[in-house]
Amino acid sequence: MVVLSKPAIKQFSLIKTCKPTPTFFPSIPLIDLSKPDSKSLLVKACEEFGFFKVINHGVPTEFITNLETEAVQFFSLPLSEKEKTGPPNPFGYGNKSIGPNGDVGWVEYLLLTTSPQFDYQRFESILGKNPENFRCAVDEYVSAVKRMGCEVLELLADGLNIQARDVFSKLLKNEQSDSVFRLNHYPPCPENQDMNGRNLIGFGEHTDPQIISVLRSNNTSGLQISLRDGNWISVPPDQNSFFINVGDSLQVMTNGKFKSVRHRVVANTLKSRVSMIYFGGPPLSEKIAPLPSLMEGSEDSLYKEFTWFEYKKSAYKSRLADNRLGLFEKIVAPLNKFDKTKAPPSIW
Ligand SMILES: C=C1C[C@]23C[C@@]1(O)CC[C@H]2[C@@]12CC[C@H](O)[C@@](C)(C(=O)O1)[C@H]2[C@@H]3C(=O)O
Ligand SMILES: O=C(O)CCC(=O)C(=O)O
Ligand SMILES: [Fe+2]
Repeated sequence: MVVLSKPAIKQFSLIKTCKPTPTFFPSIPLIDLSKPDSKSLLVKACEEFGFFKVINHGVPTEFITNLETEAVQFFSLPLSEKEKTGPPNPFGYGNKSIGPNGDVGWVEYLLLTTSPQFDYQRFESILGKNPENFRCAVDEYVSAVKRMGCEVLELLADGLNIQARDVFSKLLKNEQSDSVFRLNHYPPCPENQDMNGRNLIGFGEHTDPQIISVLRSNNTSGLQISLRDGNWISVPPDQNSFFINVGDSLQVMTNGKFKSVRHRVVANTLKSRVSMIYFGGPPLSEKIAPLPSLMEGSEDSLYKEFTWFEYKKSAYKSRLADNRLGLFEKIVAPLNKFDKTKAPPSIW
């Protein structure tokens, strides 16, 4: 990535970070997957934050460090070399430009499908004669993280008293699962603030469209999540843990009981941030709808019917910060203010 001149910085989004600091910030839920109470804590975290950190996750450290080494090696290559594996249409190397609709950030990345048919030969010229090391590191890591993500989804199904424990996890385990893997690199940005104290954006605010996202980063800060009250909090980095986001599809399947979390990354002044994210998505043909067993009494679905293909198509027409689910929400008539069992008011 090239060093930015001052006028070049202007094209990036800037966010105001000089808001008055609220007196109390809740801390990010921490879930120990080896503890018997984890399922109820997971449900609570998904309802309140749509985001949590997991420890005792069972992903071997070796898989994490191998992949981080491969990623750092890749991002250290000259830009002209990295660009040979781009553009990300939809998979490959991308630099500053995120998605097809004009979003930009202080980030470079590699977007990969987790499908076994992915053609790593595109990487051959730059990763040496044998792109196998890179492919192996991705495969080992993704399989372990997917296993852990599925365990979390099964605990969640249990915690919600759903009979079929695999109701969510089977979508990720399905051979046709439309899951994505992403390596992000945020180079340090020494002049990451403008004169008004606003920070330069690494990855603009958004929710992830899939079911869940499993994120791991090195020890560099930058990730922030939005709380229900609209305040943003910084997520302290922890390279030994994983962070899990509820995605839009899980919000719909739980009829809004779980909330997909808005999050963003701000550029760091001094250190490089490297993150690796597995986005667990359903097969393209899968209908995304609230689970009947989660609907209480005469509760209606908050969403129109759609398949993952339809949602994804619509998501790729949107900008990062858009409320993508908005287009699929049902217009719910306001609750009748008057008690129908009593006589109507005289104006009727
Ligand atoms: C601006 C965009 C980038 C994105 C596709 C989109 O049009 C809207 C959703 C974005 C997002 C966010 C989560 C993941 O990083 C991602 C791969 C995804 O599935 O949806 C990105 C898309 C992208 O970078 O292409
Ligand atoms: O890089 C990160 O830490 C988060 C990036 C992110 O939210 C995404 O790629 O969807
Ligand atoms: Fe994200």
